[in-house]
Amino acid sequence: MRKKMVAGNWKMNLTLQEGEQLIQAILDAGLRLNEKKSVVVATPFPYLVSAKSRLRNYPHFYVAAQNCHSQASGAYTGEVSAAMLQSVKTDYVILGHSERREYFRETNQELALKLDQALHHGLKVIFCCGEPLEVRKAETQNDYVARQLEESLYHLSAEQLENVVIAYEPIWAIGTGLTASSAQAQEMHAHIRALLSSRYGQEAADSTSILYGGSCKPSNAEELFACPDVDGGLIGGASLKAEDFTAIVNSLKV
Ligand SMILES: O=C[C@H](O)COP(=O)(O)O
Repeated sequence: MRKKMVAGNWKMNLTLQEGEQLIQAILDAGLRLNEKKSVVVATPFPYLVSAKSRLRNYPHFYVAAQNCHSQASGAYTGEVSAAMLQSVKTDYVILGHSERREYFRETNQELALKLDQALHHGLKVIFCCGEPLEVRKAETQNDYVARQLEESLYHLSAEQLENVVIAYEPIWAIGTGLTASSAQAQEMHAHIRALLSSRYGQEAADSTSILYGGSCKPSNAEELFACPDVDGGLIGGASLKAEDFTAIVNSLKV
């Protein structure tokens, strides 16, 4: 079943106390969630246990990490494995965010290994893809995103794909205030769904959730979420303010 979702990616922001207050404020907003509409909070690693504990009695709220390592364990100082995330009951992990691709040189091939680790350890994955500005200007974004999916995702089985959510994030729209128009978002989301259909079949493609990310805010969320192939959002800056985040969640109709 294709599900709708709004995921807040806190990135490297907030102290533990600020994060706990934010979660409480989100809970106090009384969001109406169900099996078809969920909320994910992607906290920094040190806050995962606290976030999971606070959300324990709230159905359809999930916790995500923002990365995991491509190897199972070993001498990788400072890193966190998928098994560790599983052991603290993390629900999702974001993989392939453009900031990790850019600042930490993560390649499509390395991300394929990270996907394997995460899925093997029972995590669901929010897999990010999206093109930089120069690619959009050259109008080659469809090929660029196709390659990201081919090289990182296509080795997965259809069963494994059921545990993957895709997030399309045009890099030129992240944290810039520039949003993809709803037409641009719909066009790319339909393209991604068509790619999934040719690899996995129409049923699997139709069951996969595809989120939009990039300067999504209360003022544009409703229009973006109204696109037939946009199943929700991956929210950065606006996820740090309970009022904005909950307004975005309320813009998502099921
Ligand atoms: O993970 C979230 C995205 O990078 C979007 O960030 P933003 O909403 O601040 O543009």
